[in-house]
Amino acid sequence: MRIETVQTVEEIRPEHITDQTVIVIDVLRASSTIVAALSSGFASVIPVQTSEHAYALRAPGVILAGERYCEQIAGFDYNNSPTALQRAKHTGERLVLTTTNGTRAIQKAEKAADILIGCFLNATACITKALSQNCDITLYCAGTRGEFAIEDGLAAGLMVHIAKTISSAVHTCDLSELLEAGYLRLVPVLTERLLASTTGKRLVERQYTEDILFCSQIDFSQIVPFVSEKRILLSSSSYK
Ligand SMILES: O=C(O)[C@H](CS(=O)(=O)O)OP(=O)(O)O
Repeated sequence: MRIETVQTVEEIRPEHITDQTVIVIDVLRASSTIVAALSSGFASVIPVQTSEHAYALRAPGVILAGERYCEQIAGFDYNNSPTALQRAKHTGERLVLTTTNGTRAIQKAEKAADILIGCFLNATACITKALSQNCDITLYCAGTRGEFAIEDGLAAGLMVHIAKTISSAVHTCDLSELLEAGYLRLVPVLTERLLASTTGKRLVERQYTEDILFCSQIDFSQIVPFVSEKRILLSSSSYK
């Protein structure tokens, strides 16, 4: 089984998607927000590209979350904030989510055999689930505004490392190897690296440090969000 890593939203090619299990990784913050929302009681997350599309979906039982330039969108209920959604108590509502990078990556991967949502919070559960699908795996890093994001690369490196521990049949591209080595080198200072990353600095400047601390927790959850008919639903991995 092959694992390949894609560095940014725009770099995905058809061969990364066709017959592949794609894990969309956007640590800061879309993937972490989706894990937090499904943990806190939302029945599903609906990723959309524009705030207009989100407004049009407003209805009873629908909550809107998202950001532009890291800030909450006017008229929305929440920012793209995992800690705000983690604290929120919801039972069965649908969350409509629009973000700069993460929700675009989910749309671009829509023709994959399977799409899973991964980050540090659910790394082991997510890669375990991906390996069980028996397809080659693409670790699709969303990055930030067209650039590689170190936090996504480190989460990809962690997943590569776990995959190799689980299966000796895993082989990877050179970038995946590099990211695994980077993860193993930087894991003792993971939170500091996230705070010092390009997106991390933007979020700290805007008083969202709490989100970064939350997103740097490894294996906080066993939830594995997956995409089905343009919605993101919840499944649990049984790796324990
Ligand atoms: O606000 C976020 O979490 C980021 C904004 S940025 O463009 O990366 O600065 O969006 P996301 O789509 O979650 O990466």
